[in-house]
Amino acid sequence: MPAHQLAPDIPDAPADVLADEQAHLAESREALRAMRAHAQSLSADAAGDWVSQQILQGLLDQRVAALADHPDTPLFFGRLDRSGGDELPTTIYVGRRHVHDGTSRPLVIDWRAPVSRAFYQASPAEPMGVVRRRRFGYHGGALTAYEDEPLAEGGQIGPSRILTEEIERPRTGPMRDIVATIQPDQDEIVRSALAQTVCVQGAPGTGKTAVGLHRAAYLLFTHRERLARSGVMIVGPNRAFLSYISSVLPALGEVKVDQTTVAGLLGEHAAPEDPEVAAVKGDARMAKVLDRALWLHVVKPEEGVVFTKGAYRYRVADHEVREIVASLRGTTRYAPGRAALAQRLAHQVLVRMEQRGESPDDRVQDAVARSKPVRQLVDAVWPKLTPEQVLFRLLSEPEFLARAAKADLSPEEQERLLWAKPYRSWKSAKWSAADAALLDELADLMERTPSLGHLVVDEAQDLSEMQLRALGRRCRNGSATVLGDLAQGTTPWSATTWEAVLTHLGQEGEVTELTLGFRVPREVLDYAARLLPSIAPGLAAPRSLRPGAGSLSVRESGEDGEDREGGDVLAAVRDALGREGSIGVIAPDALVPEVAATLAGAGLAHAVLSPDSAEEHRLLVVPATLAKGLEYDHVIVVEPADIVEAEPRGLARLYVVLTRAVTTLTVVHRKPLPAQLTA
Ligand SMILES: Nc1ncnc2c1ncn2[C@@H]1O[C@H](COP(=O)(O)OP(=O)(O)OP(=O)(O)O)[C@@H](O)[C@H]1O
Repeated sequence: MPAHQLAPDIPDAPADVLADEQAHLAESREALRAMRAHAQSLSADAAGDWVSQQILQGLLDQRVAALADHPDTPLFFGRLDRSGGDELPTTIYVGRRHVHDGTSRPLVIDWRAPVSRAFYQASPAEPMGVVRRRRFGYHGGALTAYEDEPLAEGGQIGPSRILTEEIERPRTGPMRDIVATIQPDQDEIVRSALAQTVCVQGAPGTGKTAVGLHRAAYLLFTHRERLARSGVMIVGPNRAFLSYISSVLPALGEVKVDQTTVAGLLGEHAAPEDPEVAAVKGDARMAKVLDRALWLHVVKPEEGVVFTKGAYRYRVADHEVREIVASLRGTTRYAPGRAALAQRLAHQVLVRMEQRGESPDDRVQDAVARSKPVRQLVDAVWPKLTPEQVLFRLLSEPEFLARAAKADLSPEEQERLLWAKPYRSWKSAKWSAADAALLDELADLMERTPSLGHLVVDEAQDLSEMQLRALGRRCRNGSATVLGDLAQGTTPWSATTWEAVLTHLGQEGEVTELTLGFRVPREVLDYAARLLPSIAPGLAAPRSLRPGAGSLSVRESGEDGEDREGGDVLAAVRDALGREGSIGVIAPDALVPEVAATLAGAGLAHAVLSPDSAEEHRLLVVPATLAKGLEYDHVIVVEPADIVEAEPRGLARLYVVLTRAVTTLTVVHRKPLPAQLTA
């Protein structure tokens, strides 16, 4: 039954309940308009100077923008009738934002407020002071239905139709927020304390990404001032994924959250690299190697400094310089250590000036620190360096690498690290994605990387230990939400335990699990789960909320050539076009041009998803390596055997690809399917 035809579920509900609720919606909308008009009428002129005026105007503009009413987005989606006993109203409406009337009476309460928690958590077993929970159904922006759950009478409540319809809704366009239907176990994660790092293991479609985004929104609401200063960032696997999730936080009123990729954060280096080399570079042992490599540049001073002023010469003896260097080494980061060395040498010169009866001030000390003899000594003993210079030496000079690596890397590993064809200089070197994390580690050894207040890391199972360290630096004074699925690890260095991920991230946190799938129909999930014993034997088979009978079809095109397979893909696409919702044709990367050509040849308009693009088209051709995190109503997977063959963890890639479907999955193949799927 569509939502707008839902009947009231309580037998004695007055017929005009819906009309009353619609009136409350109209009143709330009007009140929001008034709040916005009031914000617009405020002037920044009250601020004293021009700069303060600009800052205040910026804040007022933000406030006005945040108070915009989006007619298609329900202003509230739930109502709680409470038994009272506290200072809060007995009836509250739960919505995306707070709305109050001219007398400050709350008409809608933000879903993130403490009192709204009961909307998500209350049950007949634990009613949390709620007598009745009401869920609203919308059609466009119009309130068209409601559904009641009595909580004070014990017993059980059946499944919510409004929730089921939301989950069954066909997917089109980018990801949407789930504020109206967050489940109790998801809500626990969303509302965990700011100081707490949470790590969520979850099968495909259990809502990990959704939960991470809502947690960011929750934390920003609850700790607005603190996080406005320190910042919240979302890190996802690629730009296509970021574009898919990009509208969730703005829809929740949060526009100031950076959403980026690891490459966006560490540098867009992408020189091709043998995965075996990348695996050594991604190993946490590299941290020690880099530390030694950097500090090997600080050499034992053999000479002192002579500073001449007028007729006088002030000398700091070599053994004194050695003492200063020794006392600084290991106690500061590299760059401040270098600055401190110059200052300490200058200080020694000043002491001698004072002994001679002069009274030099701070300016003299700075001048001495910047003088030529001091600079020359500092450059010789503690040279100015960039991360690129250090890594360049490490990857091109075998002896230097051996001194830095000591026993931490085997001779074979060292051999692997060295560039087969060294570059002429660090300036012309082409860095790989794995190098980016090494450069970042070196940068942090030189100068402390600032920390954010909270970091959400999605698809974290794919990150190398060195990448995790790089992300860990960015939340070392804050906390993190770490999301992923060990079964979906597709890099050679994919994590095998979450404890290890947290260790490299430098965070102590709890690992929790989400087990109920909201995306993939049961039949499809069971099919994909046949791969689990081979890719993640420790994980339990995922469960799906959606039965989806008839959602799976596997078509073999036989040995008689590609034409038949192309024909099968076309037939599946045409089938899907006749139904509602988005269509993703997921093909091995190497077959993408061929599949696109087949569609074009048949006159079927489509787009091809690329790593940097925000392609929006109902029919998309998706390279297998870009499918992670995405979903389509109808998924057509082309030639699974080639997907498996294409990379070392190809079976895990296939698992990712098979779990993108919301409504139907069609597998089209000519080559035999991987044995695990047919078992
Ligand atoms: N409580 C919920 N109510 C309605 N829809 C939900 C809920 N939780 C998740 N979903 C929907 O289920 C789908 C899958 O969610 P999401 O992409 O967050 O899962 P995931 O665990 O990150 O999946 P994957 O591991 O495949 O990346 C999305 O369409 C999301 O909106």
